[in-house]
Amino acid sequence: MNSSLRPGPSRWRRAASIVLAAAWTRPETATPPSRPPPAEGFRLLLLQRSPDQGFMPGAHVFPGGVLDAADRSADWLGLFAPHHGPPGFGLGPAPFSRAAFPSLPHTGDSNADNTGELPEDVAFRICAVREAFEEAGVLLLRPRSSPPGPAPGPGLALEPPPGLAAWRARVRRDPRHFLRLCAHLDCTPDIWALHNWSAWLTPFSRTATRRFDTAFFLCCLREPPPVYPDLAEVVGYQWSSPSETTESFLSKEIWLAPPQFYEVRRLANFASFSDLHKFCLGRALEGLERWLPIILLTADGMVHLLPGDELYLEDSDFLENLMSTEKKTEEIMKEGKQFHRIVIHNRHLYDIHVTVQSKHKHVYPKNSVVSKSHL
Ligand SMILES: CC(C)(COP(=O)(O)O)[C@@H](O)C(=O)NCCC(=O)NCCSC(=O)CCC(=O)O
Ligand SMILES: Nc1ncnc2c1ncn2[C@@H]1O[C@H](COP(=O)(O)O)[C@@H](OP(=O)(O)O)[C@H]1O
Ligand SMILES: [Mg+2]
Repeated sequence: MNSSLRPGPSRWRRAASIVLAAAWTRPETATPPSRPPPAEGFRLLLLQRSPDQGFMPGAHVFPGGVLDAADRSADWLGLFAPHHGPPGFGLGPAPFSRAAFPSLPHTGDSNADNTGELPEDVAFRICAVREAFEEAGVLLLRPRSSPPGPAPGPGLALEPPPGLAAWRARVRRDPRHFLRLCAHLDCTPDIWALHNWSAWLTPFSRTATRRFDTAFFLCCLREPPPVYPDLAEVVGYQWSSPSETTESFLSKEIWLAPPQFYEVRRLANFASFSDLHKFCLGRALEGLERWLPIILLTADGMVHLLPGDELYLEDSDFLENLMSTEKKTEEIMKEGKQFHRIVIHNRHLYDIHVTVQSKHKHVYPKNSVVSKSHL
């Protein structure tokens, strides 16, 4: 197997994404529903990126984006007081710290506990909530007068305020306006409704224009809120269950990047909304591993190798490097046994192979093997 090295380290953008999972609510009217209830009992919000985006144009993604200095400003402290504040902000005991491979070169960002800035865990949650507002008009806020209990139930998005468009334009122009909007509504971002879910680094590829270090949170909502795509960064949206989303991807209605496809398949493990919500509460202390997929180019496709796979190498060279082989994907698959990988047959045909045990009380997707007729 060969490897190819690109000179110079990447610049990492720290980002947060939010997987919104809304319970399927039975229509109140007697008219027949436009589509049958989802098999999993919940639907996920996916936003369609504008074709003009510099990165992943047209892809369907979970709401999210890059951390801004305003997300960790000490100015938030006054809004969280008196019920919440440092060190834990009512988020419960700190999760185990999982200092696994890889460590990234210094990003220039500090988690400056000594400068009064917010802890990273809180800042990333504020970022995810702000991005959901900017991109989808969804306000995941909680009135300051009603602090959450120890095991909060599923969240509920706030009704959009009058003047939503003007507020959103201000926040998009300057993220510091998000704090002003929250203060105006006497609310805080509902950081307690966001559960640590996963963390993905953009893999090195010869075509990658930028690299993200993204924390994914999961938020269970009692009902799907109305969505107002900003029609700039985001041009459309859909609520679809994991199985419906997989079907849309395979039938080429939507395109998903490998991490999003993996997360959708992972969520297909849950048979009901309440199972998913209980699962999130149950693993609050487990912390996260940040995964760097390593791309293996084969003669006829590509494999994204994930930690635990027998070909995965915990070697920091692969931060700026990929693997390649002259063998075909099928040969590579026949040679192996211990799999944690996403096989990319073509742009709309991914296959997940998992034979390893999941770690840290998380769940991995089920092994999915496409039929030869799809190839
Ligand atoms: C969508 C985001 C990259 C944020 O972007 P924004 O422009 O809104 O700031 C991010 O939320 C995200 O999805 N992060 C997940 C990790 C990631 O980098 N995903 C993309 C992986 S790219 C890939 O796997 C190959 C892509 C390909 O073209 O085949
Ligand atoms: N009207 C528009 N069309 C396409 N992309 C837009 C846009 N308005 C904003 N964007 C892009 O959306 C990205 C912001 O994403 P987020 O806030 O989620 O991190 C920025 O990408 P760049 O990082 O390429 O500048 C920004 O340029
Ligand atoms: Mg975004």
